[in-house]
Amino acid sequence: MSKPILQLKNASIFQGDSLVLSNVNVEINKGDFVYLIGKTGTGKSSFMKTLYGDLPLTEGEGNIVDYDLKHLKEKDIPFLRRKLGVVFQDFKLLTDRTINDNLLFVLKATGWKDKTEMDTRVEEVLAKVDMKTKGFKFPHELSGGEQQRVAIARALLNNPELILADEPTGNLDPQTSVEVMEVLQDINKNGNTILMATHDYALLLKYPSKTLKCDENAVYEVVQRKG
Ligand SMILES: Nc1ncnc2c1ncn2[C@@H]1O[C@H](COP(=O)(O)OP(=O)(O)OP(=O)(O)O)[C@@H](O)[C@H]1O
Repeated sequence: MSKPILQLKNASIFQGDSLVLSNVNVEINKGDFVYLIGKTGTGKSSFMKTLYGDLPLTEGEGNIVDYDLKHLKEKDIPFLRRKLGVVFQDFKLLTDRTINDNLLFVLKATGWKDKTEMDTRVEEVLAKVDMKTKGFKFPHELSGGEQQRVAIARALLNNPELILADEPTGNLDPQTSVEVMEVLQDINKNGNTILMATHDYALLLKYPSKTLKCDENAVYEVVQRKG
């Protein structure tokens, strides 16, 4: 049995001095697709932030893509983030440049040098999200769903071991949410591990998978009832 990609043991998650989640025990293995659900304010984003090093883990143990979260140093964070692909609700594309340039910017920032290799990689990830023909466009020329697909492509650039998606469909209408979800499902079927925070129950019902719930300062696995 290989080592989990993510393991938290008796972890507590804080925002400043206030305890958001306590005694968190979670394990995610390679190839999993896991939902993180819970009402607004229950700690989903705080949980995600702890995983990508935006909030420190001060209590309990945490290991993610071979990084020890408890002993994570400031200088480790860019390297941790290269092994993670993070997708946000509001896409976070750079508005002053084209899609291709958005992706090339990330490749350069993460140490890629060879122009041909970079162009090939950009084409590959755009193809994965069915956006290969739109690379010359600016973000504002794309629909919300298309922008989110580009954000997923960007997350895939460095072959991440785990994709963290925080409310990726939060700004999208139901039909577009399904389209973005189909992309995430495809990527998962091709071997990528995904943790997705959402409060879109329609998606959960349509694409059932392992589900963790944040409630009353705790995280626990819920068993989905069959309709
Ligand atoms: N930057 C911050 N500073 C202090 N407290 C914060 C901060 N961000 C969130 N909190 C608090 O931490 C708790 C958990 O918030 P969090 O954003 O993690 O919840 P969430 O489940 O992601 O909510 P939503 O679905 O609305 O995004 C809330 O009580 C919130 O008020």
